[in-house]
Amino acid sequence: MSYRLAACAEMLFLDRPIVDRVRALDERGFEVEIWDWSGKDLPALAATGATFSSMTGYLRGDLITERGQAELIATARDSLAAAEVLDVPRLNLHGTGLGPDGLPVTPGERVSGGDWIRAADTLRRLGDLALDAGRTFMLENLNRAVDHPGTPFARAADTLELISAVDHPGVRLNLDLYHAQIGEGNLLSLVDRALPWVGEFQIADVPGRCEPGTGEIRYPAIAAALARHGYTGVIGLEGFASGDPEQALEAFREAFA
Ligand SMILES: O=C(O)C(=O)CO
Repeated sequence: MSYRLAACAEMLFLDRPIVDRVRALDERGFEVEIWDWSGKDLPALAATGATFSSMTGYLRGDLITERGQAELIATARDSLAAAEVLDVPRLNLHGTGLGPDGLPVTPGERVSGGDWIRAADTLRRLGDLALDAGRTFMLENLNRAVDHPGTPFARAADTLELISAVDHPGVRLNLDLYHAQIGEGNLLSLVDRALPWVGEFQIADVPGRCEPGTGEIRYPAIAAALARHGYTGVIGLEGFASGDPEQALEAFREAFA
């Protein structure tokens, strides 16, 4: 195995405070994903000595509307400052596009030309900011059927198309295979197509969003494909434990052994 494993501190060991969850994952040898950094004690998180894999890269805004774009860029700057405290390399823009007033696209519709151009422009500006700070923004595919009804750019295929059109080294895909399985399936082919643009992978099984082996995805086959491609980046368990979190982490490790 040449890739690195991370786990999400927002979904595991939930009976403990966040700093203890981060410490627990670090002690077990995982890099750590967190979500919204605002309201968290960043110095205390940094003092755990954990290696952070990713965190949320914005608080408000969207890729398309004029006001949303300005808000997104402003809060992305704040997120980059927070990322520096924790030395988080990748910042996630999951759900971006859902501005405070909703979006000028209806679910299931393709983004129209003008919106598409503005989204690409926002992403290029974010990419410049990220590179200046030595970090990367990632756009994440989500699923609309279960977790995120109405989210634009939700499909991995569309997200990938946007990211490859933007073609900026500061903007990459956070390919979440849990979301992709619900929305699109055909995961091995998706992995092949997406790899040049991937910032990291996130995984969980379907249904239930728990550790590998609890559902329908054959993660060992995905691990074999990634190994064949020589992928050396991060694979993050962004999922719940179906029971004991220690066993969930072990199942994750075994699936990607
Ligand atoms: O909000 C979600 O469902 C995510 O996958 C965040 O990364």
